[in-house]
Amino acid sequence: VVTDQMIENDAATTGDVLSWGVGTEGQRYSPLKKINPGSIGKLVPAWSFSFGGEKQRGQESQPVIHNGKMFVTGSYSRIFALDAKTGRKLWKYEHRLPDGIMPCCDVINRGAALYDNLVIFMTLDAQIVALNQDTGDVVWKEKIDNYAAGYSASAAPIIANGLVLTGVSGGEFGVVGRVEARNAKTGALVWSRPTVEGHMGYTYDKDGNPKENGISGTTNQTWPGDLWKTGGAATWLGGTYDKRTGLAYFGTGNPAPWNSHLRKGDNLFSCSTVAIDVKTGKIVWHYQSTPNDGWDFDGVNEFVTYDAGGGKILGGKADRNGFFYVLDAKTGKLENAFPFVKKITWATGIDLKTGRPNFVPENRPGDPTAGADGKKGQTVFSAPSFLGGKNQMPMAYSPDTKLFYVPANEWGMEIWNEPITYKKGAAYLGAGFTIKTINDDYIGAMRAVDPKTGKIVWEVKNNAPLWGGVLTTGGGLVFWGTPEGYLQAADAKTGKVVWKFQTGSGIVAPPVTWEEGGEQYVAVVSGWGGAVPLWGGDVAKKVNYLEQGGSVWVFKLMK
Ligand SMILES: O=C(O)c1cc(C(=O)O)c2c(n1)C(=O)C(=O)c1cc(C(=O)O)[nH]c1-2
Ligand SMILES: [Ca+2]
Repeated sequence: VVTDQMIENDAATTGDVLSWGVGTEGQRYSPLKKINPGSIGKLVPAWSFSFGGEKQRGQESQPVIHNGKMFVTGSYSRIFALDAKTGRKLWKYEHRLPDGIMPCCDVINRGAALYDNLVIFMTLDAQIVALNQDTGDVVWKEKIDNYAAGYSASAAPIIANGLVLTGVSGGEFGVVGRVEARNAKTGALVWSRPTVEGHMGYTYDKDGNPKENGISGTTNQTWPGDLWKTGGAATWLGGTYDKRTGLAYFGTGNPAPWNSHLRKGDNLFSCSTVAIDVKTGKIVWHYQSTPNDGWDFDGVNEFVTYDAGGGKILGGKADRNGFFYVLDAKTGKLENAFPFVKKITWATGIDLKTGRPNFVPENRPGDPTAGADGKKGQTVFSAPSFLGGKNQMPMAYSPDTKLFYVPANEWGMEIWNEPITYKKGAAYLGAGFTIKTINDDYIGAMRAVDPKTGKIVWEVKNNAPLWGGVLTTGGGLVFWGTPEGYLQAADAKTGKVVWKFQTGSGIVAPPVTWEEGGEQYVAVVSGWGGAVPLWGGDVAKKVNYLEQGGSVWVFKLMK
């Protein structure tokens, strides 16, 4: 069985991968070194498993591995248990999704959490299901929220202190973002913490009776009128947890609607990192990267904590808005901020004293009520595009090189605002957009970023936008997948690509590594999809030769 202690040591133990993030801190670093720049020429497929059926949509799942079994989710809220050595299927569970679910950005799932003898994952109709690891039988199942009101769930849960922590999706439908903690063994709700200022948090007694647990923020001062009631700030990517601070870190998405002129003010806690004490369910600190977001710079990106020496624990976040932030993980104090993409139009930089961006007011999309016909505000060109300098694909941090490996994208958009009113279960944007390329030869760039200096130490350009996560190892390698279908590896110090393998469909998922029987394995899920083919417009056409798929590939060194 998987214990809290095992989860807390996940990053250091090499025989298993228990959490999304390869350790709840989210570093995606494994100390394993058998596979390294010298040996990687012998890295070959060990097995591959097809998810089958017609349900081949975006495959963003990070596998988890325990006790010789791999648990991997597929699109359409499916999960498979496989023999980690041979790929033999042990069981599968297909959640029955109702008609009328409203995921904004493809029929995806990012993975499962392990606890006790359970494997726990969320479904697109906003439910959470815990299955017996050996049999696939449902042990508990809970409804998170109402899919007909626009709630969904795409993230992998994480475990902290016996609690399973989850977020919600639905920022494009005016849901209210929140983080919830449940007893991981029973599914019973323990606390719920909304991420829109003005909403009450709750703790629950063992009979499930709610008790008020303080309002999020003081009042709803940073929202005009009633807009906070449908304010978005969805916690859709999931979180990280650092046992040394006792805090769970969740990024929050865009405020709703996108049209920022309707909600003058900072709109807390949208586009922020919130640090929540897992014992009390209270927000201990927050840092907002894009106050009064007007571009869908949904600041949901993962906050990855690391040891900075001298007892200091810092966290890094590559925000969708194009800036990389370094914060004190205990206090939220801003230590550094710098761009990790080359073109940023909406701000000239981040003021390290106030923590606020220096906005370029003329590059905010215009107010429709000020437009000639009162229907369409002034269109502006903006970089990054709303798909972000980085999106759902998690980065990695190496304690060896002390570098972050960030899957970045260089692109822009034309964006304009339109009038909109909230209607339950309907898209709530009040904006239109057209994605634009900036460079002829690339959109994606894997970048090694020094959090101290803000320097990009190396980069590997990629024609299509990068949409897959990253893994780095003690063997001095960085692994990532490309939409063109390659799983590839570069030397962590130099960025020299030393290996690649064509998986047969685009990769939009993060790789993992573990060892069993003295051999090191690497796995990645392949299957093109996610937001780019849906929302990328002409950019998506540029990569429309990519085929959909759904399989997991596992590699090891040839003997
Ligand atoms: O605000 C939200 O609730 C929300 C949810 C999700 C999601 O759950 O996948 C995405 C987004 N926003 C989003 O803005 C976005 O660009 C996006 C890309 C993807 C993806 O998996 O490719 N999901 C989402
Ligand atoms: Ca969003």
